[in-house]
Amino acid sequence: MSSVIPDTVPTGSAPSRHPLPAGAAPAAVSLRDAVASLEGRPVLRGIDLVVRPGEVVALLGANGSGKSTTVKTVIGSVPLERGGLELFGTPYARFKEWHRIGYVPQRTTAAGGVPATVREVVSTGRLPQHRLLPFRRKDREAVDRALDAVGMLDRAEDGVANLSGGQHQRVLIARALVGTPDLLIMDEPMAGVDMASQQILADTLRREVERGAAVLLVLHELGPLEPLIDRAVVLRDGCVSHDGPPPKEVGQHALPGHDHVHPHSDDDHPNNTPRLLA
Ligand SMILES: Nc1ncnc2c1ncn2[C@@H]1O[C@H](COP(=O)(O)OP(=O)(O)OP(=O)(O)O)[C@@H](O)[C@H]1O
Repeated sequence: MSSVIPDTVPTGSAPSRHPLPAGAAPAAVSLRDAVASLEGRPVLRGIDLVVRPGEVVALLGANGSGKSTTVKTVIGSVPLERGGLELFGTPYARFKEWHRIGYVPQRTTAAGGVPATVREVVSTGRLPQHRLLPFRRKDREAVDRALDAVGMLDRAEDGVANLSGGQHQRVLIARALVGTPDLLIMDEPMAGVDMASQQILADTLRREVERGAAVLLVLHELGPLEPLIDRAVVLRDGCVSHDGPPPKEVGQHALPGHDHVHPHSDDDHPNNTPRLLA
């Protein structure tokens, strides 16, 4: 398949479907000239990434291009060596409103061995809200709503170890939704998920966007999410090679010239996500 993605495109963020009036809320994510290394090896080489309120941005690129590392810099689990990060207009060093961010990590088997129920896992997503106080009715209701949104309410008391991969992914998404986040970050939420679950996820995301959440998605295939995507940022070798409308050919496949294999487990990564993974 030939590439429709130019090698070099100006990377200033493209116009959004949701243009903001002057004085409107600041960008949910503003990452500027981000440089980061993993184990001494440069991985991000000057990434610019802006996600505005109510906007859905897909982060695309071949295996190893730096997508997961980019979102990990956004949630603070990979430090920046150079560049700047603001979350909701606040410089990262001063940002404390982590309850405003829901994060779904790249598919991991870590929870598979945990003897917790679906409800317990989703409830951990409320921890930033109730700050170790006893769970109140509104917390329980929020957990029920999030489980219902992903079609898992009837499995609430089941152990997560007994779920399929797609169901497990839906539980992680419910955990991210349960705090009613203003920014949802999902790293390959569709990986290994059947079409029925993909449609449930797409419907869930649509409702989140309608209520005004900003969404940053790492994706290899746009699939049922395609109609929701406002803008695509394509990475190549740790640099942004495209920032604009989603390239059409990426609708169902990984980027041209690069086969995609299933994402590696986060277990392989020493820098997991301390702030957002309860
Ligand atoms: N913990 C780590 N230690 C060292 N190098 C790493 C680590 N995690 C990732 N890398 C390397 O950093 C580069 C970018 O990895 P990253 O996971 O960000 O890519 P990606 O675009 O998300 O890829 P994929 O589509 O395969 O998930 C790759 O070359 C990868 O081998």
